Amino acid sequence: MPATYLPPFPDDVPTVPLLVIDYALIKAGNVQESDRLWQAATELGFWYLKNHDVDQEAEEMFDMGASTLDLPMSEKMEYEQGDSGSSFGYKHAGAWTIDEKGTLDAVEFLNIAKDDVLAWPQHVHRTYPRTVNDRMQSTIKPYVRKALDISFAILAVFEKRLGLPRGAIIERHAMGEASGSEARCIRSLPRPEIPADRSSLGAHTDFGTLTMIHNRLGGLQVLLPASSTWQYVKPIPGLVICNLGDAMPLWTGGILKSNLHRVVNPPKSQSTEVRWSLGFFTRPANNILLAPLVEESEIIAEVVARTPLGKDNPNFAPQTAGEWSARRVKYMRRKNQKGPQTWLASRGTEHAEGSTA
Ligand SMILES: O=C(O)CCC(=O)C(=O)O
Ligand SMILES: [Fe+2]
Repeated sequence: MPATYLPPFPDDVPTVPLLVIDYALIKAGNVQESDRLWQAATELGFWYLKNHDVDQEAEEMFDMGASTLDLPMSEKMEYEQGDSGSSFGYKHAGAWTIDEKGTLDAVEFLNIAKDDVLAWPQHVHRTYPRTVNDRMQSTIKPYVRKALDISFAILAVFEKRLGLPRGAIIERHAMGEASGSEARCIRSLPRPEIPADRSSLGAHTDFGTLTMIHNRLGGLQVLLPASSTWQYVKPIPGLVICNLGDAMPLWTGGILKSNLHRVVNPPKSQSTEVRWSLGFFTRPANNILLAPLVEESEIIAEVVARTPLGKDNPNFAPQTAGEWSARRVKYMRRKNQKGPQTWLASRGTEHAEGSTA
């Protein structure tokens, strides 16, 4: 991303007061900090993370993302993600829909599979543009390794709090197994004429386990639970925005939250700027079942016995993490969306009746 001046986030728009979790304290096993992490994960499923030491790697990823998304459209389209449900590769603005009516999205992004990064120079899933290949070793691999380390340190806290055997969640992300984990570079062009509440990336929950987002401009919004109010997440230098994906409520019967969010235009004076964003999505291995871990945790078993999650929703039939993501990605695609049924098939845990435990 070019290091240009960006207008500051306005101080007169409401923002979500996310907890700031100190990663250094989490790593040191600080109990009070893991209490706060637990609170964030069970109430909203969103928090900021500080002291993660990933800023340098993220900065280089923004550069790599900019040189890739600046390639000619014809070249980017050689790496298009396609309509079959694979997430990896390039997605142009307007390839997805944001609602039941089929309104088109307005973000373009490039997804790079963690499996391809770690296996480089071998390919596991697919090939990438030259600007990605050039930085695989120097930029992308170090970023992905750090992002995975952070994810697993956070997931270890949840294992303990959920009364799961040590490693129960982390082992569901075995490095040798194919997974949907990926790094994502996103660009959206300014649309100052668009209403402030029109999404560029439609309201969704994330598909996997844990997401880490680096934002420079505003635009990310979270729907506060039990309300119809969308609020901006303020980008704060040095803080990574973390959120949980669908695997967590599915494994825990809704104890851990995967909250709805979307991307709209950056607010006010930021609305004329190009918005860049970077994310790492940790997802379970493709062959892992997304069903409550009742056999491994009494805490989860009790909650599920009281309130089964999404019991009348066909999307919640037992399925693997690979099937879950493929279904959701496939039906986000404009070409596959043919009305309310296909729209519903693109949905995740956002409409589940669940536990508030
Ligand atoms: O760009 C952002 O801030 C968030 C993007 C997002 O929610 C996603 O890619 O799943
Ligand atoms: Fe997301």
